[in-house]
Amino acid sequence: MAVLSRSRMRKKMQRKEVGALSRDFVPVDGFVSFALAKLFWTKHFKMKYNDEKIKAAVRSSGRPLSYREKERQSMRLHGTGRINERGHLEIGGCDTVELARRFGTPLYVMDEELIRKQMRRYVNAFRKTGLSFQVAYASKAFCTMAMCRVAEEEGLHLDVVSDGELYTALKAGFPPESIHFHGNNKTPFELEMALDAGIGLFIVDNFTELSMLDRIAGEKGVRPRILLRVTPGVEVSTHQYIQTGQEDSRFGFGLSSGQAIRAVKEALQARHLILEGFHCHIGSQIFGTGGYKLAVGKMAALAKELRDRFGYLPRIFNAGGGFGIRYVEKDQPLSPEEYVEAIADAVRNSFEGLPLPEIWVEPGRSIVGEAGTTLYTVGTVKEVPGIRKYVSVDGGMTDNLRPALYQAQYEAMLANRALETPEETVSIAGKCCESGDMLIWDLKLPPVRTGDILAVSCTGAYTYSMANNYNRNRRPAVVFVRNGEADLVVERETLEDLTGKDRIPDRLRANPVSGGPALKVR
Ligand SMILES: Cc1ncc(COP(=O)(O)O)c(C=O)c1O
Ligand SMILES: N[C@@H](CCCC[NH3+])C(=O)O
Repeated sequence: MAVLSRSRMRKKMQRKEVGALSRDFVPVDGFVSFALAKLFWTKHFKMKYNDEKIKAAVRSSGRPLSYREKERQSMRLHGTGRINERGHLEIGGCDTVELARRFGTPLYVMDEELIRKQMRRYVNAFRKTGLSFQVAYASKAFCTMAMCRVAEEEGLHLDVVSDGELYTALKAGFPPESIHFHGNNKTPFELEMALDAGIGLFIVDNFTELSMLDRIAGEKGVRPRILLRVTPGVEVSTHQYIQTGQEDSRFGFGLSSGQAIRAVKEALQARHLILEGFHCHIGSQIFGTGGYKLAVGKMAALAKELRDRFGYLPRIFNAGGGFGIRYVEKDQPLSPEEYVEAIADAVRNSFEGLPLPEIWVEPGRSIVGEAGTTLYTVGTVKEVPGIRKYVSVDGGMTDNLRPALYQAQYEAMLANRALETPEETVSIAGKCCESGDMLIWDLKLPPVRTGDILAVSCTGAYTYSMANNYNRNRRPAVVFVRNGEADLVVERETLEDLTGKDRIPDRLRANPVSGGPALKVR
């Protein structure tokens, strides 16, 4: 529950920061609002989120830190992150300055222990509910073969959304029967590939796909299991680009328009499909449980209507993902346990009178987000006198598109001088020819010098997976760190990789064709 004064709440709603139904906001007046907010801050926020992370900061064996310093560092240290005796950031027992030297920068460093811990938290939280469940990792957040191996080892299912993700999973040896295929525009090629592989389940998004899948499955003589993706008409408070549950959404069958009911009818009539139930995903980076509860309620109402009209009972209800994480101090997500408990309670209450369906979830960000740290080398440091100091790093929107796309905010520290006092405010710029390629505005750091290693925290989700080659920059390497060992799981692209798929038509060939200077390719 959050507390807002009436005037702030009104302003937020006008700015559309607060979807009316998305979070448990309680409007109160003046002084009461201040007092309650303070109480809430101290009891809930500080205790819940800082304690564990402050402990990590305290574990640092450098000089003793003040409470403020510990708190500040707690925002940048996650999982096994600590500051070692050399005053360097260490993750998974590996000195990040050494990692930068060994693998080059930019470099994505993934804390494998934290990834596994997050996966287990979801599974254990569901076990406690006593309900039947399934946790799938939404691989769009971060998809590599090593990551698929970790998900399988932890007993999770995998959600894929393209032939590329499916191929990665299959090549990594992920069991096809534990793969769920998502997407609003699956191509015939993708459907065939998935059917040939024998994947476990399709989440069907629209009527075109429903009939196409039925037809292709018939041609192949198979009968895949499906869920129907339903758009519940729930608008959550998150960036507009990552809301998906509102009525005007390009994902799923609309509930209020009657499309969802029609889709169930068609799916039940389809000769080559097995309808297992419904799915809904209301958005991403969601901090409250109000939206989930509302969506569950609507799904249960749909289930009751279908029972009454067609005698149909869903066996599975997939509540999607979207559970938020704490990128910066102002973010106040709940824990995986709290999200799971809220969804399980809502299902128990709303499905009363119906057989309880299996509950599935598919978190992505909350499994890998905090486990990732991106290391950069500081290049130019430029002062616009009296206005701002720009610190440029050797990556940017090519390895992390989120600030440019969603105005996403991040915390960062100097990995090589982690215990020095931040005393100047700088802005971190990427290296692309775009004014919008700014990773962080107004960040407090110790005086920054060329050659410093900047560590941006919480970059495990939607960074590597959204990386691109703009300005013909190379995509960075990814390492998994654990127990003092660093394993390269994705190599850095080479210059040769950048031109590897280029072809020069004969009429454009340079003269002489095989001449020219010797080029460095690394
Ligand atoms: C259908 C679906 N499921 C799961 C996810 C994972 O979301 P998140 O990474 O926010 O948990 C997404 C992405 O938002 C999605 O579109
Ligand atoms: N790419 C988004 C999340 C996409 C969610 C996919 N449905 C992000 O970085 O926040």
